Amino acid sequence: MLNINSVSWLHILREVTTSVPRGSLVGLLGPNGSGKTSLLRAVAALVPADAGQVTLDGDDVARVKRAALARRVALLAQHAETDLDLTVLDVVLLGRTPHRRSRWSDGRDDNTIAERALERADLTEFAHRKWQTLSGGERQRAQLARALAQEPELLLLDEPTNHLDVGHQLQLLSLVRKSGVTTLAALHDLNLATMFCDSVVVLDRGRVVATGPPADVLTPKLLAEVYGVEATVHDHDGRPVIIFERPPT
Ligand SMILES: Nc1ncnc2c1ncn2[C@@H]1O[C@H](COP(=O)(O)OP(=O)(O)OP(=O)(O)O)[C@@H](O)[C@H]1O
Repeated sequence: MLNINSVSWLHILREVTTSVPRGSLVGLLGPNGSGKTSLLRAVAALVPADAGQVTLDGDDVARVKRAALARRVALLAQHAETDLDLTVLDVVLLGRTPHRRSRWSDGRDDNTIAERALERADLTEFAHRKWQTLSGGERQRAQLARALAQEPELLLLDEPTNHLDVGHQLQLLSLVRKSGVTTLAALHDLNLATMFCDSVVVLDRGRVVATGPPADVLTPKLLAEVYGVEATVHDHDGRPVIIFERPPT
């Protein structure tokens, strides 16, 4: 279970409080610049919160040693890139690095775990391709395979469906759900959020303005207030589907 308690950072995050129950997928929503990436970075202890606390299963992430945190938390950043001359399998194997250093290593074969992660991301045929030859969407899926190979307790995803065609968007979020890993995912596509997230947290100018099941939160009123858009919300077999209006010209 991830708990974020009244976290503030610079002028960017303002007393953010929310939680992600174990095994659930929570969508982190909000307009550009609302603080989604900053919050994910604060949760991963990449930036020190000025106030408040983030705990993972009761442990304050600011106090967990970096090597231990690397075994427990995987962050899939928005622009995860490398200039190194690596194959896709090499990149996915990087997910095993924190475990290799661990004296708790359980002796399982890292290659087998990485190959299984590639298979789950539908990338087996790319294992020996050079990273630089992959398309944007293939890189994104390979980065998710790296994160899954890490076998983290907590997965932090920053716009994971960027670059992906609709088929792979659905496949990636299905894969995240199926993995059963506790996940906080920044998403821009609100219809993907309603389809896959157990609950959503909406940020606006660094503050949480709404939280709860997507159907309760993503109302036309909230979409107008937070995103400044006109929209209608329709029920599709119990799942809300949002239709946006074209702005007046
Ligand atoms: N290190 C920093 N110093 C100063 N300002 C920053 C820093 N990092 C981010 N910001 C600013 O904080 C605000 C929130 O940025 P952040 O990247 O968290 O937003 P976001 O919700 O992820 O946006 P997007 O949807 O565009 O990716 C932005 O206005 C950004 O310019």
